[in-house]
Amino acid sequence: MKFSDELALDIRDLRMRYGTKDVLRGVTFQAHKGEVLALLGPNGAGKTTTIEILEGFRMRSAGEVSVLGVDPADGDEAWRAKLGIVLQSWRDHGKWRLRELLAHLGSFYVPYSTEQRKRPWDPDELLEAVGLTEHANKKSKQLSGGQRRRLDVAIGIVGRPELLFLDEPTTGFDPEARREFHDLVARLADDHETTILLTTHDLDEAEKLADRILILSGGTIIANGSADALSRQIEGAAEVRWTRDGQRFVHSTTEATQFVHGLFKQYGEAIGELEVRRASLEDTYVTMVRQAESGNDEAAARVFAVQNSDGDAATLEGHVA
Ligand SMILES: Nc1ncnc2c1ncn2[C@@H]1O[C@H](COP(=O)(O)OP(=O)(O)OP(=O)(O)O)[C@@H](O)[C@H]1O
Repeated sequence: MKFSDELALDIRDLRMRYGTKDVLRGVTFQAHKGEVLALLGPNGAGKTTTIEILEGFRMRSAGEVSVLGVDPADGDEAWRAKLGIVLQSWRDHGKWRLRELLAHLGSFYVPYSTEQRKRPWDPDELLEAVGLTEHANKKSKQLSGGQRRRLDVAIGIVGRPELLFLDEPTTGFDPEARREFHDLVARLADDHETTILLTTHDLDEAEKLADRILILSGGTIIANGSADALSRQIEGAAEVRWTRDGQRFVHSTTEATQFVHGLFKQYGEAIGELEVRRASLEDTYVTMVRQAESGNDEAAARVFAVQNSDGDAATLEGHVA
């Protein structure tokens, strides 16, 4: 998909220190308008810290940050009205009924309605979009954990944001709710042209939703590219399995097509039960984070940074058994 040339996020050399601990040591990335980015990283890597700085909730130690063209430190109400935020946990408004709560919160966005973006979202349409129609008259404290999370998402998007931050949005969702949520995110990105930055530990979710994956480790972005492009960057990105003369073989290669071609050229019809399995995002993620954590940050950054979002991987030598 081709995105707008305009940047929704422009982050350069972002640094954050808590006391004597450097959590972010120079984070740099951009997001084009309409792009969906997944920010991945181990527990404590600084994902929440990063998005809280972008939301204007936390002041950074250093670096340049532009969010919808504004430095969050100077963001006013009109800027805030263009953002949607779903925090990791949010517990209040327990006595409010869902439809009333969304209508009330939505009323704050009325002054910021525009021709292109009618604000706020109609409460009933919104409840339907997040699958809570049958609970419209319930108090929020009567919801289950997963239903409460859907309400969090509804609160986050009630103002029809141009930029949406989702911090681990599907924690506690059952598989069906997760799938519905994924459809909703795809609709927000495609139909409503919303730029989305999400954090998640669910790598299938990241692969499914994100146009581009960012991996944060050791205080910097160690990988930046589509899931496909990243998987092509690691050693042995695909596993080829086959049988020949009753024997089983397995071979890891970054050039599966070339390898299989060589295999058939050499052994022809003697090859049976051929199977090619590409590295999953999980394989890629674990390999990259391990290498970065083993102190090889510089090499990791050199190998894994895929700067173009189309993600053309470098050509690597294939291996033939
Ligand atoms: N207010 C704070 N004061 C001091 N240290 C903090 C503060 N907030 C976060 N930290 C520390 O900064 C680091 C990054 O935390 P952060 O919550 O940003 O990580 P994360 O990547 O979102 O983790 P998780 O995946 O567990 O949610 C952690 O070591 C955490 O203990």
